[in-house]
Amino acid sequence: MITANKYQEIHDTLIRATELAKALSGKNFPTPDQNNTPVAPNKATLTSPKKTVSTPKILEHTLDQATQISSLGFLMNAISEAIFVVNNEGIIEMINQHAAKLFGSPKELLIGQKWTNFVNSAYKEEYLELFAQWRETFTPFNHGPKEIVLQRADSSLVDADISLSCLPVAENATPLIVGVMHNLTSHKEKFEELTRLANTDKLTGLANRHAFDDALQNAWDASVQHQHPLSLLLIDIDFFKLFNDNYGHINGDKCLQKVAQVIKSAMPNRDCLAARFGGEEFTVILPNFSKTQAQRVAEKIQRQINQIKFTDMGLTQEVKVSVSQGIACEQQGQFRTAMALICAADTALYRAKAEGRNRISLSL
Ligand SMILES: Nc1nc2c(ncn2[C@@H]2O[C@H](COP(=O)(O)OP(=O)(O)OP(=O)(O)O)[C@@H](O)[C@H]2O)c(=O)[nH]1
Repeated sequence: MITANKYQEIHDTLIRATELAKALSGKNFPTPDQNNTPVAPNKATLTSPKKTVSTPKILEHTLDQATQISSLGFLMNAISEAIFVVNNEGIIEMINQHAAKLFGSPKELLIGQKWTNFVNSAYKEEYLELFAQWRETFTPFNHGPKEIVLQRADSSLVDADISLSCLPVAENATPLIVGVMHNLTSHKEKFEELTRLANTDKLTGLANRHAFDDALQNAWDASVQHQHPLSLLLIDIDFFKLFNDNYGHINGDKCLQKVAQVIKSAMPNRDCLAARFGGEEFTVILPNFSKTQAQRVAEKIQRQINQIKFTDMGLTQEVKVSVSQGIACEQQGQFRTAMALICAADTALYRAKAEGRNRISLSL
């Protein structure tokens, strides 16, 4: 059943549509009496025969447009998408509740405002240009969907996507553009969380191998481009199989977490990345670090790992762990690829193992 409120809404939409059509055609056009209380259509009005009074052409156009606009207004209010309609100046002519909510202002206050007032400055220029071009040519266009940032009435920012499409209108009538928006806030949050999970090692919370591969390639490219040094550490826990065998796999996991925490807290700056390379092996990317500087970082890691205690896990004071480390540094074009740098650090690591473990070895 259509409620009185719904009739009021339809009535308001019709009045707005008529005013709009009048403004667009520049002709006088009778507006429905705004003081009339809207009433439900009765059977007689629904079935009454059509009047055959002929209508002047210009008024026909205006009537066509009024009908189109009133249908559009009706649709806009019924659809659960954020929709608004603007004229060629980008002035909001019609807007539904969902779009008003996204702009952060009541519908009534938004009518007559420029929609670009609610676009963050980083995106505004593009839309101002789009409308300026359109005013020159009036060639119909479809723009988007495109991700933008809206700046709401209270200045807060909202991630959204927006599509703009020209509405087909009668000849000689002022064209209109309809905008459809979606709030992307929750999608963005989920996407960011998924990206974080995809790049993180679940057990240790360090970057995983996938994130490491990407970061190393980026660091490699930057190093080659700017001719800066790039150092890489490979860190492997000594006799970890024995640790698992003696204290159990769960305690082995906790040991990996403790070692990871030490490596992470030893990172000298935000450009450096600590990652789990796989199993009981870790790696550290040190952009702009010479071999000597990288060695200092490795020594700090070595010392702190030797000091790790496992008494909180119910193990004795005597339980200790150590790591062997291999360092490779790209300084003057001695390595051809990032992979070659990893291989050199790996060779150095095996030398550290072979020479007795709990030590650091530098690539030649
Ligand atoms: N608890 C636990 N153990 C792991 C995990 N990943 C790998 N390991 C264990 O790490 C051990 C690695 O053993 P090895 O490769 O023989 O090396 P190691 O015993 O550390 O000896 P060296 O490296 O030669 O000093 C294996 O027993 C794996 O099961 C993990 O996620 N959790």
